[in-house]
Amino acid sequence: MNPWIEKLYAIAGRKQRVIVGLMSGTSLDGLDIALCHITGEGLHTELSVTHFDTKPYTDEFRSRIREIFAKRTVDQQVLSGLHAWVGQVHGTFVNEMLQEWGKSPGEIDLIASHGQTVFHAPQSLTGNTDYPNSTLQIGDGDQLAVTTGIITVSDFRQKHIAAGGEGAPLAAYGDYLLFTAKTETRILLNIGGIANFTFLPAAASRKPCFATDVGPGNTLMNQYMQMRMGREMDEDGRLAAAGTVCPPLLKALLSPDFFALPFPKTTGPELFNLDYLFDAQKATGTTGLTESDVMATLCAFSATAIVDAIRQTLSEAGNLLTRVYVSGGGLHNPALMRRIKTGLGELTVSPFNELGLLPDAKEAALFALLANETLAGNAANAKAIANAPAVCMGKISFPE
Ligand SMILES: Nc1ncnc2c1ncn2[C@@H]1O[C@H](COP(=O)(O)OP(=O)(O)OP(=O)(O)O)[C@@H](O)[C@H]1O
Ligand SMILES: CC(=O)N[C@H]1[C@@H]2OC[C@@H](O2)[C@@H](O)[C@@H]1O[C@H](C)C(=O)O
Repeated sequence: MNPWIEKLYAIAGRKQRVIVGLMSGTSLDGLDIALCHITGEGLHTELSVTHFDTKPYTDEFRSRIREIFAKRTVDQQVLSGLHAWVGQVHGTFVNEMLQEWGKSPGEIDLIASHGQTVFHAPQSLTGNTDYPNSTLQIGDGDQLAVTTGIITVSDFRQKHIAAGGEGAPLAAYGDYLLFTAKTETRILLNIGGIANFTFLPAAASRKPCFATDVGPGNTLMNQYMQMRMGREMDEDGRLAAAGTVCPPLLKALLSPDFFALPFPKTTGPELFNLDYLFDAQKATGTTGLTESDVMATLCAFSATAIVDAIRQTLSEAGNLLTRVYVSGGGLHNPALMRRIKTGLGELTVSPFNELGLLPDAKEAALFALLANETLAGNAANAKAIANAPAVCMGKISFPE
């Protein structure tokens, strides 16, 4: 037998596994690396993140990805090169991080790698039913396995699509297994480039667990800051807080078809980009707004889309007493959080770390958990999640 298959078989048969989860989000700030100790599987999973850090990307890395990111037309030679190169960079980051943490590759059972999303194309975006839903994450798993010497599970979203989903949000799988509570209905809201949430009902709900994207989180604010101010983000929401919301522009931003689609749905910067903003400004005669007024309106746009989606879900579920737990970089933007808290009024809004996991580590840990399910779990562990295929996800790469 191939010794790596023998090794994989042994890892799958153990009660506890050590898995390094990797996530590279749309904000391109860096590679999130979470060293996870996972015991059991399914609803009996226990996950502990013993080490977490983000390896920051260089400006060169960011500009190489932006050459193809969310673009319909790209240079295929660049795309092909980036797929291999990002895998190598991520592998090198893992090696460096393990060394910093005083860990050897031999102590790690698996790497679970999300890769870098460069295009997300559900049919709701393309309007073209000749092709299925599709999504593309680069950073080849074979490169990671060869660079690190560690068995790597990668490219998780493809199985979700093959089984009828849109490839996202995958957070539902981890959220359901780790954070379901019998006595508390929970919304786990993640505000990354795109905002998404998982609805986790307590026993008495009319609506089952599900997860959905809701619209932009930080992506439009970031893109505008990069283009107009030469900055990666609006630090602490200062520019947005200094401006005034423009109601006609806000209304136009909230009007496109995406917001009328039923849950669950997914999206990305392929829709929510600067053209989207400029079209809305032209349509409302608001092209002359100051930068701070545009930022205030974009901030209100993200907050309103989030609040409306949560309120709609809770009204459909019978207005259960619910607590909202927030993760993702948007948590660090006070202007955005103020608007969300005001909009959610009576609901308690708490940082996600109150559930015992570092918010910034949540997504990297999710992929470790998904790899754990692929090796040791059962696809049926996910069957209670609505509109999400009950499948085990990811492709397995050996170092040799
Ligand atoms: N202090 C801060 N002030 C304002 N915004 C902040 C702050 N810290 C983080 N952010 C926002 O959070 C973003 C990073 O969030 P996060 O790392 O969750 O995104 P991501 O994982 O790349 O996105 P996604 O989940 O969509 O893939 C930053 O680009 C910025 O917009
Ligand atoms: C295609 C893709 O990469 N989608 C991401 C993105 O970032 C946030 C939101 O859009 C979410 O749907 C998803 O990531 C998380 C980890 C998910 O699948 O749950």
